[in-house]
Amino acid sequence: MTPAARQPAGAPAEVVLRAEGLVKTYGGVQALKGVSLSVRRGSIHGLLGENGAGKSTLVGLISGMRTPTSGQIWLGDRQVAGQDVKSMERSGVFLVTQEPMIVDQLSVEDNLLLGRWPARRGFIDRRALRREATRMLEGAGIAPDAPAGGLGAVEKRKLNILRALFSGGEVIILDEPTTSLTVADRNRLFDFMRELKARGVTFVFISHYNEEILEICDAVSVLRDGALAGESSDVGRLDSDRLSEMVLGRDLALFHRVRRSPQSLPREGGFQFRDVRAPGVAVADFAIAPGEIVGFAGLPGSGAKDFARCLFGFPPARSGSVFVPDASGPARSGSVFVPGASGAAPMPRDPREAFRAGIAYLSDDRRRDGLVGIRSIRDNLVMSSLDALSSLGWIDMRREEETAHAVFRRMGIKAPGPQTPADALSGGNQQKVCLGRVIATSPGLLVLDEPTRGIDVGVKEDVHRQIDALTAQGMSVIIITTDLDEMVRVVDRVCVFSGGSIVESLTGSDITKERLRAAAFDRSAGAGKGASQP
Ligand SMILES: Nc1ncnc2c1ncn2[C@@H]1O[C@H](COP(=O)(O)OP(=O)(O)OP(=O)(O)O)[C@@H](O)[C@H]1O
Repeated sequence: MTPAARQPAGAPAEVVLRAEGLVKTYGGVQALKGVSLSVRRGSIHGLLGENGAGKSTLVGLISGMRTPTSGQIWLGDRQVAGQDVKSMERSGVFLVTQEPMIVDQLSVEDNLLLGRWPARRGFIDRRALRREATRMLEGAGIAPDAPAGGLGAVEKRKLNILRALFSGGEVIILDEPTTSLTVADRNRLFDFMRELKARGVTFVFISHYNEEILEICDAVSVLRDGALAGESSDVGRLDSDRLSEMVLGRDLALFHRVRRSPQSLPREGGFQFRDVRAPGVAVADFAIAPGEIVGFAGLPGSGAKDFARCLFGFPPARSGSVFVPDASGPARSGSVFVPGASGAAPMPRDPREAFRAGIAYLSDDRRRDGLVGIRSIRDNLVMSSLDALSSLGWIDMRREEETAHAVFRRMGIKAPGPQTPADALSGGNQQKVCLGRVIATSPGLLVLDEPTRGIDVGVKEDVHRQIDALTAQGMSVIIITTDLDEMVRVVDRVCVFSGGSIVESLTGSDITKERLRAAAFDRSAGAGKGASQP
């Protein structure tokens, strides 16, 4: 891969965007306390900070989505603070959010030109449309007439960026654009950004990954508690430790699980799944020991995610059986899931049955997880545990309160208190609520799909420690993560998926980033022959 063509330090470069003393107050909360930054034309400017540090608020002000309480924003020599989104877009500033705003039913070219159709005598000039679209899509590797719904994750993100450029964008703000991309896709997106940068496009890039900031950014601004905690106009001089220190204001001790070998794990008492069939899934046998952490790795479509989902009945498997360990185990009590005489039960038909079997699942999508924004953090935390917190239909309010407070503290949720509405939380803190909610159900088997997505470096470490501690009490955990560092540091075993099945199992010193990348993500179609089950 081409290394980032960084601007030489000290070279005169035009400042395209400048913010001075930006303050934003929400009710009593001061989300930004006088932040200033300068972004050079044709650079990639990183924005880093803990959950709730103020990154989204800052780009909200720059993009016109929110109005600053005070402070100034300059585009070139024009003061633009307080203008709305449309005016900011007319001035060339576009915010591209995490979720690609693509209309699947339209073609790529129609999506590209959405809202900016070239007109001739009041009619849409289709030929001009195609010419323009072809020009813009040139080099992006996307066919203008392809249906947008068929595009992959990276192409959709590229299309969103191109659409902003087509509408006159000069400064493109990308809010965590690499979320849920594979390593290979992330690299393709970075190459695309480098090409555009070489043509003079400016990016503001929000990420929680030091690795990404160091790889793609020229400059960085680090926010902590609503204030500027550090900045550099020459990222090449920084390293990951220095970035973490700026983010946290202290050194970070990275967590490494003391990996358990298959021999050291209990042979009895774990969950076992047999002959599981679902669309895109054909797993003959998967067993997980009590207290074991297994990573599922594989490209999209490999079956890793689909298998994890059908363990939770979401959607249900077509066939298969599960052997549920004794319900009186330490991690869960009061399960009403009844295995058959042989100890085997059919696969859960829906999440409710899965919960009863002691299986909990955190999806990679907060909205699908059903975070209810208008309800309090407290309500959201205990929502999935109501069965366990009630007896004979009565909810034990005291236990509910205790559980909510304990999980609130344990997750380090940054908010005035558990009564705060979930809507008022930063994205990363909402993710902590979702994670806290599944942990509060005390499952026997916890399935985590991208558990630390959007979570900052400090909390990520806490989450890893908490998961480790839960396994010490016998909880089994399955983790799916595109963050290979995370995978390597927290799992005991990795199951590599391809073509719907488990094709390789890695343990001990075989679990390295390089092995994982080669086994799971660089796997060519048809690889994985001679596969073995764990
Ligand atoms: N609509 C709102 N009402 C009240 N407080 C808010 C609102 N939006 C944000 N905040 C608060 O402002 C602070 C900054 O939040 P912001 O979303 O900017 O953080 P962030 O750095 O983007 O975090 P994350 O990495 O978690 O997305 C947080 O304390 C948050 O709770």
